[in-house]
Amino acid sequence: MMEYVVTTRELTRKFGSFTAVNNLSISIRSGEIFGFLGPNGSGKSTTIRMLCGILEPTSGEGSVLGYDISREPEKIKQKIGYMSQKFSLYDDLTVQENLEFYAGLYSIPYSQRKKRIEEMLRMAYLTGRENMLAAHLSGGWKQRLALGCAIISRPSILFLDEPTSGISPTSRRMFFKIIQELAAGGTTIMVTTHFMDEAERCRNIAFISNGTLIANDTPDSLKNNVIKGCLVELEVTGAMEKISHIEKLPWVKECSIHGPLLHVLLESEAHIPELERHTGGKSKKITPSLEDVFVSLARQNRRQVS
Ligand SMILES: Nc1ncnc2c1ncn2[C@@H]1O[C@H](COP(=O)(O)OP(=O)(O)OP(=O)(O)O)[C@@H](O)[C@H]1O
Repeated sequence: MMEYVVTTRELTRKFGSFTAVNNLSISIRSGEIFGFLGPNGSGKSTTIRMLCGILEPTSGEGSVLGYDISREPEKIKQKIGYMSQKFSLYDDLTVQENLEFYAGLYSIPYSQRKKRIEEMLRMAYLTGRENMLAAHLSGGWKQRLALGCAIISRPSILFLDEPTSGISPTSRRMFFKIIQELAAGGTTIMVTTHFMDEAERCRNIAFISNGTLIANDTPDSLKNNVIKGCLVELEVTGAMEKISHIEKLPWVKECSIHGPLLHVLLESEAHIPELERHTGGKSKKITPSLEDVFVSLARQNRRQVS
């Protein structure tokens, strides 16, 4: 088995003088769920489009399933599954007809189509809905049908660009469960998401900001190694208004709001009593969540850029 199914080296894409993806080097192992995270406009879709052979890189290299993304994009397109934010289903076709259309598009032999479509219906929890028009499906169902269409050719690698944006939490969980089942069956998955619960379920995560890779590790390593200092949860009245005051304290590195509480990054645990004295709040030391990690990474990057 090939160890890495995706590798990029200093992959770069410019639009005019604007650099959307900047010297990106990543590797994705066979069978892993690789989470690709970053703020809006940070270059995730542009990267995925280059990996799928849809967009030519300006410079740098990349390979997918052993094919070169610049020289062999057509081979890549035949071998992968890709579902973008704007997936195309035919609203005036039924669930079954949409799947038949994609089975034809991928030239799946007639003898296999019936079985393959049934498999996709089962995977997407759409059995029994075959005759519904796609237009009448709810958001979550549409997304699952789009996934079925994207993987009807059973690709060994699947690129998902924000597949769960705009659907209900229940549908999101259901969709991600399907992703996990596909990965357990050996499919490699690169997925962009803004949801931390989904990021937690990835084997590896790359975080980009302004087109530049700023972290790439397992969720656990990111939680344990990125944040330097002592993170505390602070319960205080008027939390929002107190942020700017707290940020100015010399031993505070960062402060952000999390629901009704503040997360304050202190230089060390020794400053906890001082924090409580200054704010009149109650605090307790916590282990950073992935959200803390990404808030911190995005801030560090903003500081470096400005
Ligand atoms: N065809 C294009 N021409 C010019 N600029 C582009 C083009 N495609 C993308 N960009 C710019 O490149 C940057 C990165 O866009 P991209 O869509 O890759 O970001 P993203 O991380 O996927 O964002 P989001 O999370 O909002 O989908 C953005 O500033 C975008 O405006």
